[in-house]
Amino acid sequence: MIQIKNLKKVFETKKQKVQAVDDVSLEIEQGEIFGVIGYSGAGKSTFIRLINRLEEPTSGSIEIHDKDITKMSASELRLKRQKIGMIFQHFNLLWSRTVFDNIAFPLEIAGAPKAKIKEKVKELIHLVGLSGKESNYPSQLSGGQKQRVGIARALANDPEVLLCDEATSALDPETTDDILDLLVSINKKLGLTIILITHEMHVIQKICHRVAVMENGKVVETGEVLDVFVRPQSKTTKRFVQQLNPLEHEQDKLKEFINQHDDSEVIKLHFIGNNAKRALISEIAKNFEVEVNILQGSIAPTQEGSYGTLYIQLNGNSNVLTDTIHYIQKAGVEVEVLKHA
Ligand SMILES: Nc1ncnc2c1ncn2[C@@H]1O[C@H](COP(=O)(O)OP(=O)(O)OP(=O)(O)O)[C@@H](O)[C@H]1O
Repeated sequence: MIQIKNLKKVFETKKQKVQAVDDVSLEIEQGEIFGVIGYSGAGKSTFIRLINRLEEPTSGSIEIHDKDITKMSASELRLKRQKIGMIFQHFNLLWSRTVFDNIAFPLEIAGAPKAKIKEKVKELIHLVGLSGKESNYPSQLSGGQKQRVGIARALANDPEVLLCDEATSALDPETTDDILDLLVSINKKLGLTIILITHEMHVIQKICHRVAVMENGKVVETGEVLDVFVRPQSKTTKRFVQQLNPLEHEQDKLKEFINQHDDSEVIKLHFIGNNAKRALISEIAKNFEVEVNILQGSIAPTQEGSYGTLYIQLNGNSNVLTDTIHYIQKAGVEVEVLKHA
């Protein structure tokens, strides 16, 4: 487990003091993928760089497996860092070294014997899907392949945790998805704890188990990804969730449509987890004397199941409408009445 308590970082320049990380406390479980999301300047990069002390904290503690890294001496920290892998937005590869030699580099620094290095690098190249590219130089690789080298290099010393600093921000959407899939498969295969920072909700949705939302150096919201999606609390979180649901931008058109049909009930359904797989609309149509008109719908898969929203219009006798809504609620689907009949 990683336990972060009251972590603070103040940058002092001649002109001003910036509180980049402001009293952050978080617990990250062994084997989870934990995402930190925030807009530019929120303090994400500073936060992740504090975890391996690339930035020195102003105050607070960071315990990784019960060892507080903020209290470690330089030599202890050097050893500990071998167990904290990190990947970067711009890959940070050594351009004069081949793929093989880039991945071998941290093993050489750790003083591993040549035969062990050869065996480990081969294994890692296979793991990240770069077989056949051993002798290529970074300049001969695509962005996605470069990040695969970055990931293999970060895993060379069997880390306890992998830190990802905007690892997919320089990649196109398709390559981003490939790299995210690779991170999920590594997390599952190796049980590796992953902490990532991003400004894209898509990244959180696709791979994270839990998320923290940062704003002005503070964590303003944290929780399971599905919960945060369904019930975002802060204004910032709501804006991030909207990024994912293009329908939220269509609300004005929907409202206009609803107001034109003032004799019907309009409801919004939130399907969570396995409920999203249920053929609820056809059940309603079969069981109740109501007419169902589907207005809009969307579904977003997450690591903990899917989250879907569906806007429907119901026409029928008011008692039947009440029974229908109770039936939907009993099925575990959340109902928001947008307009009464
Ligand atoms: N070395 C530094 N010296 C002074 N101020 C800094 C330094 N590094 C970061 N800051 C300031 O700290 C705040 C948080 O920056 P940080 O880079 O951590 O945010 P971020 O959420 O990662 O944003 P971005 O995605 O734009 O990098 C900003 O106001 C930034 O200007």
